[in-house]
Amino acid sequence: MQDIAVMLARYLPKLALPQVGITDVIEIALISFFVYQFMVWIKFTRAYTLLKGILIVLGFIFIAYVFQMSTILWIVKNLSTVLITAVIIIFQPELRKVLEQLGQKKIMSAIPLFDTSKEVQERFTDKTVNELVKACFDMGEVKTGALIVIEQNIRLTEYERTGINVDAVLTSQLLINIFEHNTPLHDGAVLVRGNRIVAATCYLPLSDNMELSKQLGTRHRAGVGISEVSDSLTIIVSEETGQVSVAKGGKLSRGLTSAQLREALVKAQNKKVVDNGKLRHLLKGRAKHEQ
Ligand SMILES: Nc1ncnc2c1ncn2[C@@H]1O[C@H](COP(=O)(O)OP(=O)(O)OP(=O)(O)O)[C@@H](O)[C@H]1O
Repeated sequence: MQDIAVMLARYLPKLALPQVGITDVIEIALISFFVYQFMVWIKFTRAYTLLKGILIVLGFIFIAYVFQMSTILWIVKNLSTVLITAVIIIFQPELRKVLEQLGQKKIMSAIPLFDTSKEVQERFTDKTVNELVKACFDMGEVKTGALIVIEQNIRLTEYERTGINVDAVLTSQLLINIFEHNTPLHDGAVLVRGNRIVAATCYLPLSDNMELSKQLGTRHRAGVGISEVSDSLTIIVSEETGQVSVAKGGKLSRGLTSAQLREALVKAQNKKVVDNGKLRHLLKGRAKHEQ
């Protein structure tokens, strides 16, 4: 018993935890946040399968290390730079997507420099909302497929370029006409900016979200795809079922009623502008004062 007490007295001070400061806590929280986000993100992408492959290779390297297989270790050592570059190239689309999503997160808008919320005005009128709702449900009734991307803060110029310029005031008749079967503009997506249809036949990036129902085809995948890489709101009318769905922030809401679609559009319309750019307001006030 006494021996144990002596041993504890000798070793306990050595086991004492190092001093943990506030910076260490913040550091741990940040690392946990990024690791968690990384794991959630990777689980729903194609990268998950690739990651499993990489883990198997790492397992083999570990075994080679344990048994000191010098030739394998030499090859790994000499190829490591090439392997890292290869991984970056393989994951390039996913890395790009994750950085774009990070840029859209509210964390960035918490920093006054990146806060653009104050400058946003009503994006489109009530008339445009009515025309969109009418067109989508009219098309749904007769099972005409449609894909309509409504631009918000992030400019979709690179996707606009893939289509044919329209630049016309948005009306339900025009939308129905564009998506009419066997017409030159019916394929691909229509891009809406404000109250205007800017382009038709646009090609959108396809989502590689494995969670999406296998019944859904490329129209829905393209709708979700553009909502993953931008803050746009996309309306999808199914040619098969006539159902109206909405994709936003990588999530698909299926089988919407006209009231639900209107609600989503009113949200995107951004009528009530909340001025949270307090710092900018303060600075402006001071500048006026100083004049
Ligand atoms: N990458 C893309 N960008 C824009 N539009 C696309 C893209 N891929 C497919 N489409 C559109 O989707 C149509 C094909 O839809 P498909 O039948 O595969 O989709 P779906 O999701 O099953 O929808 P539906 O329920 O309407 O059949 C194409 O004719 C084209 O208009």
